[in-house]
Amino acid sequence: MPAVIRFDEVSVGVDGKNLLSRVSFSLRAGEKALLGGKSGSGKSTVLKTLLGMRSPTAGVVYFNGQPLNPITVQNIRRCIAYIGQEPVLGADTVRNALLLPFQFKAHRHLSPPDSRLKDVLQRLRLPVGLLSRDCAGISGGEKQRLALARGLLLQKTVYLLDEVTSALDAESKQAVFEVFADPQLTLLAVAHDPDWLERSQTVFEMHAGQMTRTR
Ligand SMILES: Nc1ncnc2c1ncn2[C@@H]1O[C@H](COP(=O)(O)OP(=O)(O)OP(=O)(O)O)[C@@H](O)[C@H]1O
Repeated sequence: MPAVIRFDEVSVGVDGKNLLSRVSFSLRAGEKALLGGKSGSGKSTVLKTLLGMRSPTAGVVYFNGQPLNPITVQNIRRCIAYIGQEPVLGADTVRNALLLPFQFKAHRHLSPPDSRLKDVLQRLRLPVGLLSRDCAGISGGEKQRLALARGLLLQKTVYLLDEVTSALDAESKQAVFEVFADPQLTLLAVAHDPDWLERSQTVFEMHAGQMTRTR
């Protein structure tokens, strides 16, 4: 199966400092990978480079076989959901936050009915009553699952998660794992949680900007 994501000897530098040194890895469609490593080892830089937020100083990033450049980066962003520790919901109520991306022309045709919003919330063990709540009062763990819900509604297939289950209780975390059991979804998760380690087919470890595959 062809790689969805491939880094070929990718280096990234900022102000003369090497953040990534000749990083090579690939992920097949549906593969679930964990990205580990100490603080400052370069995990977020890998995710940012994949999203086109950092430019390689050497090497090439491929997405579905296409080299990443200012034009193809739009295709990547259309397919990838990046979920960080404190996602910005960007609307007044939770319902409006979930529907926000569908106001744009690119996604208008996918605009989900209320029944689908409720279904996604239930899959993530979030109460449907959350839909009418003000985003200002939403907890960090709920925001992370709402950002994930938005990715699912947008039918994204590749998920980059940056420590998203760190704030979750066991039941909520289980719900996230069940979502990612879907063989259609490709996952690259930064996590330090042994539960993620147990569930990941592939494990990468960052150390001072270098990556090694440990599983
Ligand atoms: N704009 C920048 N200028 C200089 N150094 C940077 C810049 N951005 C990141 N770095 C450095 O690059 C290294 C890798 O950062 P990165 O955020 O990728 O690490 P990380 O493994 O994700 O860390 P954490 O687990 O703490 O989030 C760190 O030493 C960081 O200080």
